[in-house]
Amino acid sequence: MTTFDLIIRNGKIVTADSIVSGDIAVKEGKIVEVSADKAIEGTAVKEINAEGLHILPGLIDSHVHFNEPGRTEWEGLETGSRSLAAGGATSFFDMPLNSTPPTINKANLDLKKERAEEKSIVNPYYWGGLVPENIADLKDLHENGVIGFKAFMSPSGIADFNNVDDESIFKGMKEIASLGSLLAVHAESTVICDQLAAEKQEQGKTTARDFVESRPIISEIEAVRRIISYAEATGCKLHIVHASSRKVVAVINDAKQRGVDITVETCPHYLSLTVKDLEEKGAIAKCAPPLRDEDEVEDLWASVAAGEINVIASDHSPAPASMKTITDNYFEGWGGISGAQSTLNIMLTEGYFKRNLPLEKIVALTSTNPAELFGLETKGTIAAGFDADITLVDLNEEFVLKAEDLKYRHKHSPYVGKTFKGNVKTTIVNGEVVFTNGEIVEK
Ligand SMILES: NC(=O)N[C@H]1NC(=O)NC1=O
Ligand SMILES: [Zn+2]
Repeated sequence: MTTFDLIIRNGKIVTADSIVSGDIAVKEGKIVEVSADKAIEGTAVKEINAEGLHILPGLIDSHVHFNEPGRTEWEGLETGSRSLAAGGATSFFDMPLNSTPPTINKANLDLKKERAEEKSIVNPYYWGGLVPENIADLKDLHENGVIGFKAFMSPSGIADFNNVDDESIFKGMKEIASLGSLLAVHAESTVICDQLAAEKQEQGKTTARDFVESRPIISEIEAVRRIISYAEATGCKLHIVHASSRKVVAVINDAKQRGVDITVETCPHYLSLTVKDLEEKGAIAKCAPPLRDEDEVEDLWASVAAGEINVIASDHSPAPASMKTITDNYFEGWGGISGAQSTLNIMLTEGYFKRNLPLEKIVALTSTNPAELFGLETKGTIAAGFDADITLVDLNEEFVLKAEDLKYRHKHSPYVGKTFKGNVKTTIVNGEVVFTNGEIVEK
């Protein structure tokens, strides 16, 4: 009789295509057998009874800022990866900035890899940065395994990570195209945002609404249109991160129809929070692009339902509470939301339960699509031969998120106090249980 390392029995196995009742067998970190409607024969070192639970491929969070090395006091790979595990994520792609030195050359990438291999309890992957100064380093970064490159079209908020100008982005995109890699872009217009922000502040207009109005949707649209024209000129594959509005997605959709190689991400906060939350919660709910109004949130859900969004990622961009306490001048205070632990909770509560978004679509957006788009060939689904990155979810469990539930270094989040339906019970990374019943499993 076959012996396995792990058998998960009697769960509802969710993939991007289907939901089936069955068992999963794991050996040496890999899924070796998936059985639908019948028991797997054999024994295992460990068995998990998943009766009443849904079994999802672990989330792949393609957009986090864990800030290590160099700004570990803001988050760090240990606390960041623990929060992901608690939220059902089994892999992340760390952004090149907020860590210092930023990931803009091989030496800096090596520093981050070394830390991540030591500290992360989920699978780490890395974005390389594209800044005006590092075109000559892109090849080396690519050859050392970065997922792709990330550039800012507007100031990043971080002194050692410059935004690209039109000249450097054109050169960079030509190089990235020749490498066969891809560019992820933070697309907001510097001209529009800087001008509006200066006007607002000169007039002493610094409320939440003023901040939001200084970064309007048209600023995203303008930047997206411009970067698409560069993509068409260079053949560089594009990924637009954190689109905040369906109006931005529409521009990307048009480009897709024309055959441009482009994909788009949105984040749980644009699907669940509004300007009202920014007014009420202060800088805890501040991000760029900013939160929009209720009708935009509904339109963005329609966009998700219509299949216009490729990826949902958290854009977890944490900071200490002291940088998130501003209430009178919304141009001050760190822009970045702590949300990595809550992505699946938002998608289940606001998507599956509130708006009938099928579980299969949630799996596609949070796991299967990022795996396929970014070349993780053995991840993103539950099937024999794939890595045993698995999340067990109780769809019936309701809970109110408490600050002490958060595994972040700084236990604040705009979702504290929110009632969620659907909770992560167990997270398995490469066949090992890393989180169960609310606790990280210590090695
Ligand atoms: N530097 C950084 O993390 N910026 C992020 N924060 C945010 O709200 N949007 C971003 O791009
Ligand atoms: Zn980001």
